[in-house]
Amino acid sequence: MATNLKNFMQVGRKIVAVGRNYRAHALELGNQVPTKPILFLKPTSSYITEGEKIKIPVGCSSLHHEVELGIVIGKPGSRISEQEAMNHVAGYVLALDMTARDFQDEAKKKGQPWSLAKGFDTSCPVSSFIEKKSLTAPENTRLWLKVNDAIKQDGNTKDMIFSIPFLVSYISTYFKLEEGDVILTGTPEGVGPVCEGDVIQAGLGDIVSFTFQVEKS
Ligand SMILES: O=C(O)/C=C/C(=O)CC(=O)C(=O)O
Ligand SMILES: [Mg+2]
Repeated sequence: MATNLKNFMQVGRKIVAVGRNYRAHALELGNQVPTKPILFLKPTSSYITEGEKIKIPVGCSSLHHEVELGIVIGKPGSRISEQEAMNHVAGYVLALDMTARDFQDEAKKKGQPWSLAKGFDTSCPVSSFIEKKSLTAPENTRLWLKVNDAIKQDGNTKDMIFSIPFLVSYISTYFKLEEGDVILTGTPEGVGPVCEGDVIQAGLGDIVSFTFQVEKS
């Protein structure tokens, strides 16, 4: 197990994101509640950290915020059992899965992939690495997000449909998980648009919070 993943963004090889993992969020966008995890990938070039800005992608007229708990993998593995799953987790990260909702809606209508909607540069703002021991109840932790000081998302990871051990096990059945990989576990309800000049603040319980500003590309 890796002991220092402060630089998970450099060693990480992939970001695996889970969609519609909160019932209320699936329903707010008019989707069915999934019976198995919906997965998509974001490139590591989408990472930014505090001090950098979220850039509205060219041609996007509806950029949405999604606050999420990220799991940082510390020990590689394939076909990891649910019982073993937590031994592969090194820690956590607070993340935003910024989404060009208009691009995604168009892709959904045409049956196309979500890569552009979810993977553009700056679409994955992250906090610093949170040691596993610092987050004692990852599956019962508040996740909140404000835009210009107004609360927009206020959820709890206890409402995830698929648990952390299940997600690690399920994902590793298909994708080998490697040290530094990040799993975004889905967003609670309350997603919505942001515009140029907006300031997004988000937090994970009282463990970590961050602030990002939105600007044009
Ligand atoms: O199906 C949709 O309309 C949208 C789904 C998402 O964007 C899924 C997520 O990224 C999520 O639930 O966090
Ligand atoms: Mg998401």
